[in-house]
Amino acid sequence: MDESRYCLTLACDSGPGQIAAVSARLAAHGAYVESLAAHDDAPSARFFVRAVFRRATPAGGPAARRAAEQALDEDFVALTRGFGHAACAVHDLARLPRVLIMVSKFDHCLRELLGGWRRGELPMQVVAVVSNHPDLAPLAEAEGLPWHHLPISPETKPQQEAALEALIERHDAEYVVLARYMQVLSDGLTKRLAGRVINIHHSFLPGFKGARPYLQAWERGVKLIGATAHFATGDLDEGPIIEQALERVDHADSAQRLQQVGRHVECLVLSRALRYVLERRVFMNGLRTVVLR
Ligand SMILES: Nc1nc2c(c(=O)[nH]1)N[C@@H](CN(C=O)c1ccc(C(=O)N[C@@H](CCC(=O)O)C(=O)O)cc1)CN2
Repeated sequence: MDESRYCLTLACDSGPGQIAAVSARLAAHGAYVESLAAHDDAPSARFFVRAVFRRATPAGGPAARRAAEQALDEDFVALTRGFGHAACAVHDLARLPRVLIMVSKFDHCLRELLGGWRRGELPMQVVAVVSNHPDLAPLAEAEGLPWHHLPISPETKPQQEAALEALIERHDAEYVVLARYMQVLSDGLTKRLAGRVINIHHSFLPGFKGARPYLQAWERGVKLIGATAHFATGDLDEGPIIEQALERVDHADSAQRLQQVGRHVECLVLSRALRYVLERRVFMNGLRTVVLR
């Protein structure tokens, strides 16, 4: 019997009986629950649930399967509407999230994401690569991916961002990954794309914000350097953190060596953070995140 796998995500105000209600409805739909994780965040009185379940695939091909996904989604949205400020969704895990990757001149994060995608470690559809420089076009073209060069200057930023937003629409991208894209997105754009833009910052935030954290770190004489993946907001380098990691350095390491070490940490952190997002494990909670791993 052919089966379909789904992921249910729920964020709502804390209250009694929510897990019981969700699991009873899953049973009513003939679902077999493979995993269930939940977190009750007492300081914010918010509750977060992620359930992966499988069920017999309906006959009738892709359209029937999509209809089944939508019916499940609508039913659980209706079930949880009374939970208080509820955000609930059911995703067919075979329908991979559509991701648009942005880059400037550094290629290490783009190569890491494309490698993870090709190896099947990052369950996504890469719909396009966008850059404010022409340099990395060959990387995208080698993968047969649409490439868009959108140069930018302080004078042309509004038009460039309008073109970017049109591309996100055209490619129906659910997520935008800033894979060392070195331009600050406007407050308006990040608000319209809230929770959908993932940035890799090349330091262990909140330390060393801005465009040149490795030089700052070297000047400070740090013994550990890191990287931070976070949702981008209008406040530069202030968005909710998804993942971080560190690596040891020492007095003998030049600023250039810190950058070399840092590249590996950036790749690890961004690919891990993106995988968590693609697997629907990440929930925004104010200026913080809940990651159900
Ligand atoms: N709205 C946001 N946009 C972006 C963020 C973010 O957190 N919110 N992060 C950056 C990436 N980044 C650090 O991680 C970063 C990139 C660029 C700069 C910066 O000062 N850029 C200069 C231009 C630099 C250049 O042209 O090379 C600028 O924009 O004037 C700071 C931090 C991606 N976007």
